[in-house]
Amino acid sequence: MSQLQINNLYKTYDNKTYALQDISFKLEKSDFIILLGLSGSGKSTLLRCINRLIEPTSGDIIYEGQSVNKMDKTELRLYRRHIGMIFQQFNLVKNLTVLTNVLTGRLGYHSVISKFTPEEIDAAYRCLKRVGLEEYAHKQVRQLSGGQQQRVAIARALMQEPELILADEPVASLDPATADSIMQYLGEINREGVSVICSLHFLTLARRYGNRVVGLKQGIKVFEGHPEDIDKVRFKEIYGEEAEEI
Ligand SMILES: Nc1ncnc2c1ncn2[C@@H]1O[C@H](COP(=O)(O)OP(=O)(O)OP(=O)(O)O)[C@@H](O)[C@H]1O
Repeated sequence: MSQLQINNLYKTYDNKTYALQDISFKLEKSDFIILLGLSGSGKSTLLRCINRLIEPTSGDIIYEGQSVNKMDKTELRLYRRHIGMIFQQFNLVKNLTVLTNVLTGRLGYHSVISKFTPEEIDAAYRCLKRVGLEEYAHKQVRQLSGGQQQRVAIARALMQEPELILADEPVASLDPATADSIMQYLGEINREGVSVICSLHFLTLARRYGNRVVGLKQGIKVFEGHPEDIDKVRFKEIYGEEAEEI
């Protein structure tokens, strides 16, 4: 059984924007799938449908054999516990400390608002250590650089003990060297057994980190395969005739 199966997924906004059209693919455990495509091709919509931040118009999302579309509130909460989300703009609470932000990754495990346990606080320090930020635990997030903030977001996702990380353009706001270091952290986490689906604009990073690529163009899947199979022709199918690889 695949970890995740997307079957004939459609998302139409306002009855007129066909953001996703008949998208199907499978994610096996420990896959690192890169979603590639131009701005507006549907990458964010697809990632958000997977954890139902956006309701798909039709189609099925099957996680470990269970239909995500049919989950009730409680089932959805349990499912989302194991799905870490990383965003382009980091989505941290900037006037709270790094440690508090990391601990919020644990909220899905609290049935009522209760204090974090000493074990959870220890775990948060360990997650920060993983991304080299343990010394920043008591700083406010706003004092950190973009790359450091994205590392906090990764630590927060790790706090969930995720089985799958959905990363939506995690490096789009970062310089190339910082972008590469963020992708290295995701690569390490993936090698430890966490599956990743990550949207990117650039093929270079897709080639370096992905084991599979799903290419989207105007909401349609135009490529699925190994990164090394993206030749000049395939590249133009994803990015358009005028595009050149940089
Ligand atoms: N809430 C919304 N309401 C209406 N249309 C939307 C909404 N969100 C996205 N769209 C449209 O759906 C299409 C796909 O957008 P989406 O954000 O999924 O693409 P993307 O590949 O993630 O782009 P980017 O790289 O710029 O984030 C676009 O045409 C976009 O304008």
